[in-house]
Amino acid sequence: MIIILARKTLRYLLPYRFLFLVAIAQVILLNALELLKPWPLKLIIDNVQVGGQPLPWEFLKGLSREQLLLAICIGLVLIYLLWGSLSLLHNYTTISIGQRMVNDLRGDLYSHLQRLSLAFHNRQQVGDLLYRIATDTYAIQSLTMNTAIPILSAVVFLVGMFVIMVQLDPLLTFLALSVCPALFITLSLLNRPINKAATQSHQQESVVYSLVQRNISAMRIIQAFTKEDEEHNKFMAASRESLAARLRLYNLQSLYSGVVSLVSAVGTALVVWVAANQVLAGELTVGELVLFTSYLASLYDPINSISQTYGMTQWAQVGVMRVFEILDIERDLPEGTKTFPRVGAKGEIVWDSVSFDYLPNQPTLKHINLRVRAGEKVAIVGPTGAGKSTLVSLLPRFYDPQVGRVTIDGVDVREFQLKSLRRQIGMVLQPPIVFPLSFRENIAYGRPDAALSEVVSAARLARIHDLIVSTPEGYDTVVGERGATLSEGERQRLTIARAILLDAPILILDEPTSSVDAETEALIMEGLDRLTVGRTTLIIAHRLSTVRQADSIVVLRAGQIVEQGTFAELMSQKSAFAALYRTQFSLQGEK
Ligand SMILES: Nc1ncnc2c1ncn2[C@@H]1O[C@H](COP(=O)(O)OP(=O)(O)OP(=O)(O)O)[C@@H](O)[C@H]1O
Repeated sequence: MIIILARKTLRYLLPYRFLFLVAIAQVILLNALELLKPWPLKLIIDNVQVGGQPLPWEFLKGLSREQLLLAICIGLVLIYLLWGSLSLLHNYTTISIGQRMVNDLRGDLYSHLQRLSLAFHNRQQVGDLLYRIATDTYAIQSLTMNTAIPILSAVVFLVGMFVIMVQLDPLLTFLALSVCPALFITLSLLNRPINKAATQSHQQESVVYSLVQRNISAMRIIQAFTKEDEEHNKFMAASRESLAARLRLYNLQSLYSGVVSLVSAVGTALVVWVAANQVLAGELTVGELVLFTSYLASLYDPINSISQTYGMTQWAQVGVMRVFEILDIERDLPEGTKTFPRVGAKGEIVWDSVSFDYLPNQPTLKHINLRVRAGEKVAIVGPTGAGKSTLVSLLPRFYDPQVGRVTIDGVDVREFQLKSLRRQIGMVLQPPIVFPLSFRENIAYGRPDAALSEVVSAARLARIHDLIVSTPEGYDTVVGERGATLSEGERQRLTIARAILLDAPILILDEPTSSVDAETEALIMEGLDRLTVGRTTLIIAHRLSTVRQADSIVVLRAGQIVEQGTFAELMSQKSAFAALYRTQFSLQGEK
């Protein structure tokens, strides 16, 4: 598991391998300077003070005591100066590698999410996905730059120090290192609970995200039902859970650091005691004792930092796992290779023995056989939940049927490239989705290269042009800003303009059922009528006039086609449609 995760993470590091090598070189240099830091003090104590040993280096031999002291102090400043500048550079290098990795991972995740089917998105909580993109992706930076590099640095430092210490006094070195087994036992004991706490912390945080996302998008309902206090309580409960999970993680990390500090203190006391005795016995110089104790303080630092980064590693590991979990989901809509000719599809559509279910053993569509000729206008009617939206969703492959096939011009839609397939289908769906972009960008969403004149003529046909030019910046006004807040009917007309501009040979229309006023509805219907001329059109029909005008009417009930025919044919018999007509459409008819 860890190995697979490491391999996947390394794939994101690969493009920055040269920069990473530079970072490693910086780590080695930084630690060499770190190891040099206590030496000036040792030299002053052992060699500069009265009665001290002469320095072993030739070029320093001619210097007076004062000059030597000055030289050592300059050396000290230089070591710190170099160390400081290199540290800055090193931070910059690691942060820039980490951020680029986050950027790449985010890009991949976002692009992958956009290609996963609606079946996947229906199952997912939006807030959870947001959390994975916005927060979990940072884990790859934590995992590589904020944990791997410090651990590498600690290891380099420990090895360097070991080499120097062992030459000065092997016994003391082994005493100092004797704490390591105790530390590793602590590490392995706390491994599992820290990992569990890290996972829970991520999960609870994403629950909070999901709750916020759901409630903000349902604010109108919450306010209408005055549920603010109740929703606030739910939010606080989720937030408290998240806080508790985070605190559990911090507690475990603190416990771990505490144990490390205790073990370190015992080790230090042991070493100082033995070393002081050696100085008294004349076996060790005072300068060496100083060097040893300052190394000793630094020896526990890297071990401490390994332990502290350990908690973070667990947290980051879970984050990265959550990102790869999504990236590993196979695209459930494998693409075909065929494309439509440049002039577009002819538009003959067939549902050939199609059955479909959203959930296993709960069929939504059963044995659908339906043929729609090119250029035909078909109204799909039926009680709510009959499967009307599902039936048309199979055409642009929002879902694929489990049984049977849907064809356009005789070819299974699964054989086409998705882009080419969806370019053939204009859709005006409910509710109308409008982006916070300019009017022009909204209308040209499917054809961003369209000329302004084309956008304007689509807007005129959809009867939205007058409204657009009355806004402060006309077609450049951003929808939702400065007086460009749109009503439901206006949004609908904007989406009709979008479909007109796309100029696709097949149309899927979900008629508005929301209570737009009669005048707006007439305008919308006029826009739709213009749109449907000469195109194969599937209309989920709610209006009597649409049903009447359709070339053919398909009556769907409980996922099955129960009747099909023209309005006159269906009305002439004692049909299900006649019953539906009486309940659903009669009121409109009487108007
Ligand atoms: N994403 C989904 N996951 C599970 N079940 C779903 C999903 N979407 C729809 N359904 C179920 O499938 C059935 C058919 O739904 P569909 O939206 O196709 O009906 P409809 O005829 O268009 O209804 P309406 O007229 O109310 O829009 C319903 O029982 C619905 O609950």
